[in-house]
Amino acid sequence: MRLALEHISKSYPGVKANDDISLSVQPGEIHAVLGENGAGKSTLMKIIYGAVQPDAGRIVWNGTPVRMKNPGMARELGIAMVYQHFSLFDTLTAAENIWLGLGRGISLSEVETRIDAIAARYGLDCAPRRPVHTLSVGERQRVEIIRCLLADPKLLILDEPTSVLTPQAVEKLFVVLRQLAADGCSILYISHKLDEIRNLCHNCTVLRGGRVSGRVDPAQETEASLSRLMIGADPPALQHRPSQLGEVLLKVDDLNLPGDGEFSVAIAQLSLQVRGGEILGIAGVSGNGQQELLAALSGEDTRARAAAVQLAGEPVGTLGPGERRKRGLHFIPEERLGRATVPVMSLEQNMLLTARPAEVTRHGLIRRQTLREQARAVIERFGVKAAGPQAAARSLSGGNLQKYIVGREILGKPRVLIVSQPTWGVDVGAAAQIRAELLALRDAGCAVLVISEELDELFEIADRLQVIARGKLSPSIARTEATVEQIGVWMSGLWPQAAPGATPANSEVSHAAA
Ligand SMILES: Nc1ncnc2c1ncn2[C@@H]1O[C@H](COP(=O)(O)OP(=O)(O)OP(=O)(O)O)[C@@H](O)[C@H]1O
Repeated sequence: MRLALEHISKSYPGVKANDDISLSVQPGEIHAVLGENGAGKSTLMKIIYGAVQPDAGRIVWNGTPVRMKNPGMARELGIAMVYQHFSLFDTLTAAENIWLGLGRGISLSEVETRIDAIAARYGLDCAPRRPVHTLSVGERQRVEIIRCLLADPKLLILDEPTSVLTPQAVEKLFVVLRQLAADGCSILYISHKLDEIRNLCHNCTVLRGGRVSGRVDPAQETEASLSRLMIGADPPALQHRPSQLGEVLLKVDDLNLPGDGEFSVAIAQLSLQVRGGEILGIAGVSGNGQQELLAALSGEDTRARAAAVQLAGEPVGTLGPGERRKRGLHFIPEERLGRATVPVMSLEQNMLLTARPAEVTRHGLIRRQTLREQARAVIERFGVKAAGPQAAARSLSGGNLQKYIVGREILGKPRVLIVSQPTWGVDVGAAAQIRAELLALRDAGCAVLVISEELDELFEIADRLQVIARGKLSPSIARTEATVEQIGVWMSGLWPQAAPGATPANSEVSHAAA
């Protein structure tokens, strides 16, 4: 037995995060840990990795009981972990980040060479010489995975590794993981994607409310049966109603932005529009200009011409985020901690970040009671598991924090909502709820722009789709006319010049790099 957990328990104020959990993993076994948001998965993984100490229970590693004092000790034993929230320094390059963890006896150029070798061996794209702040979430995750693989682990813990990967990248990752397992490495795999667990994992432990609620062979289960074990119900089905198209609320008109720094993507001749009452989905592999487009839309990048970004016909391209928010634009970035929330601040204080000043202040003073009520409303409506409005953002599980952020912006009654990766890390039940809320916003006349790497998600909620590749945008196509295969081809930058609906095979093809 590679790893055995025996009767592990861990409490936080007001919540028993792990309650008498036992599980074991053999060499070469890929073992899924499944459970709804807040079920206790991350806590359990942190206990194995020595980042959190259990209140009770013991860990047996290769037959010997150990007290995992800290992550350093876990790493020495051959345990590697990719966290849900990455632990990279923004200003350093990918290689420098990895170098930091490797100790003194190796030079940076040797590290870069080893990264290139691992990346090539496993087919993982990685640019070791780029500063981390220029990398998308998906690219950062690859850096984390490569960092683990360099240590030649005996147990690899992956906390939702595919939540930001494209279907093709997921397939590649699975090849890597199967190869690692065949070499004898054990893998603990946390994911909310039931199809992945069924495809990849040999065994599955299901957690519910901190306790083990089932141990199953995932290949023998259906997505519905796994969902029932996890949340006690089938995932709710989405209703896509015909909507009333309103006026154009968000318009991007010939947006051109030269790359801001060596590694950012230049945006070229990008135009789009979103009407009230519709959801436009933007698909694309991360790192193709999504971040740059988002910055130009949110007001963090104000280099554009004023008329290049228009809200309800008004030019706003040179206005900052606060001015745009006043005009009804709400924005949900992909980084949950640090950008969408301040980790050490409470949920009620975090309401302030995106509130309209007039609604939460009186005579220049902050109305704490209002903030508290707003935070409570988000918690209730979106089923956020938290100790209350005063809980610090960082005390929430990843999925619950995501529910809070999305809920905060939706309850802010946006005219235009721009959201990146709306259901990152949330369980099937909560993902369905967030998607339903986005559809309800659209039905109420809001213009919604969703940028996501998850094609399934875009196909579920978008009315129209466009693809971003190398800073350029494909033509728009109605969701009902698009296929996953076709969008996949467009994602590599190949789309028809002519009318949308034509396939690259039978029309003139443009290459986004041209
Ligand atoms: N440092 C902490 N302080 C207080 N409460 C915490 C802390 N860490 C976790 N919790 C609580 O413990 C419970 C389990 O959280 P955990 O992160 O393990 O859940 P999870 O199953 O990984 O969820 P998700 O799928 O959303 O990532 C949650 O209720 C969470 O709020």
